[in-house]
Amino acid sequence: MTGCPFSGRAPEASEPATGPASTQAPLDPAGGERPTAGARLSRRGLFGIAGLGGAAAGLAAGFLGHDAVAASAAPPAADSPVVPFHGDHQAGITTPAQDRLHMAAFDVTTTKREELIQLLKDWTRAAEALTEGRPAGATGAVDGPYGAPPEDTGEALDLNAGKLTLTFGFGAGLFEKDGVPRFGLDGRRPEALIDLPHFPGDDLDPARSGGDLVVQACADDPQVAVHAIRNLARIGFGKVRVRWSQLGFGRTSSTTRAQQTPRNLFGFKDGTNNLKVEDDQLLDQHVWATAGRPEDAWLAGGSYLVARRIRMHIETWDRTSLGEQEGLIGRTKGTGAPLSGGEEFTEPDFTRQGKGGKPLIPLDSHMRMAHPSQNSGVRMLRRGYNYTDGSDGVGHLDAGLFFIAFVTDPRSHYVPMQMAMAKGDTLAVEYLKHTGSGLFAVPGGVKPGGFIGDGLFA
Ligand SMILES: C=CC1=C(C)c2cc3[nH]c(cc4nc(cc5[nH]c(cc1n2)c(C)c5CCC(=O)O)C(CCC(=O)O)=C4C)c(C)c3C=C
Ligand SMILES: [Fe+2]
Repeated sequence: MTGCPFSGRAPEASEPATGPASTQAPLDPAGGERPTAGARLSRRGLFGIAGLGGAAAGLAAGFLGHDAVAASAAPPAADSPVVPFHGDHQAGITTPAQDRLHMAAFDVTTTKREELIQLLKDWTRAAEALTEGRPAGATGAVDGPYGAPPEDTGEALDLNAGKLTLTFGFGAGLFEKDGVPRFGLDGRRPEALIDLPHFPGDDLDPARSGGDLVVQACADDPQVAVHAIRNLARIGFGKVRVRWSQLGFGRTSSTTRAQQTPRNLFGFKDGTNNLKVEDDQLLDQHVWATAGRPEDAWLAGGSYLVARRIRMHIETWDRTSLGEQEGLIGRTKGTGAPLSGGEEFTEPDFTRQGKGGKPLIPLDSHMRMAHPSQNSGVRMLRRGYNYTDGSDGVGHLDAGLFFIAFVTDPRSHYVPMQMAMAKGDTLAVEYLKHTGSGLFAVPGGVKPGGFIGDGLFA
């Protein structure tokens, strides 16, 4: 597509900053780097070039879509801030977990199938642009008609793509409400898309639970993730309404062995024994959904996303001794090694005993209860984030972990483990409270020219 105004990814992706010192990236207070002058070419500059190429304001959305397809054809360079949107699987599952999250669930308010399909097409075109660091819409934030609201909200104009991934999922409510099928999807609700049972200790807020559609936006810059959700919500005006949304600020998992294991708000390494992109056979077994019935073919390459907002009683935790903390988790706080000995990645030895014949890894420890050996061999790909949402009005931070896991089937890979933990994991029983919940079927990846979940509507 040489010569095509939108061809290739945003120019900043592989270009080092070459401008004068004043244009070099100052440090972002969040620890990342602010975009370079080159990066600034991205959303605004790229669009300007498109205008010069004869595709000025009023450029047909169809052309933009075509071009986005072409733009995605060339894989980005290794140091690129772009994570490809198209593929066999949606990005945002096994792609390296970024530092920031904005997840939003939507209720679909339109009752018309064509409007839902159009929304999914519009979201796809916008996702193709946003994940490449381009603005939403044909005319972006500042190049549209002066007398109309801009198509993009503009707060990401000077930022690069920030490794943005957008992952879309369908909740049970998309298929039926109160037993009545919706959008002509009779009989299409996958059997594994269950209504999650009530778990002991659950204190779920309906306003933080459920949703017909979900969008997980992950990026290395919070403004990029928030911008993406905001613009998708804006595109959906009149068809969908935000039901809940959640910000997350520090990943609590690694999804590749190249990443360092991060820490959760209990101060422990989290994600040590997570499934990772390198475990391809295990991913087939435990993460990718199997399209059991012919009508579930749209789930091939997809997964199920479990989201749980888990409040952590951090004030109580902070008054708990180090020894007790380690016993509750089953690992050391410093290195993350199992209490049976070794290093972070040493396999735990659950038979090893200490003083008085007591197991070194306590029977009620979180790690033991979550280990595949205690759960019929099941594993999951965790992709959660820390969160703090202000305070609770009685002197405590409302802080915790926004748990996200991708599993092949929640009936075998989530419910039994959660049930066992809710009953017997002392960490879960005494220090955690689940306040929000969602389960979504995640369609396979979008092919160039296709749209999110297109197989479901074929
Ligand atoms: C139902 C699934 C799980 C929930 C809910 C959950 C909540 C939760 N976990 C931690 C902290 C840690 N979890 C760790 C390991 C771990 N946790 C789960 C599942 C759930 N966690 C699994 C499957 C595993 C892996 C077990 C294994 O195979 O060894 C760890 C240890 C380090 C690691 O391997 O990641 C920590 C620490 C918190 C704080 C939390 C809720 C707030
Ligand atoms: Fe855990």
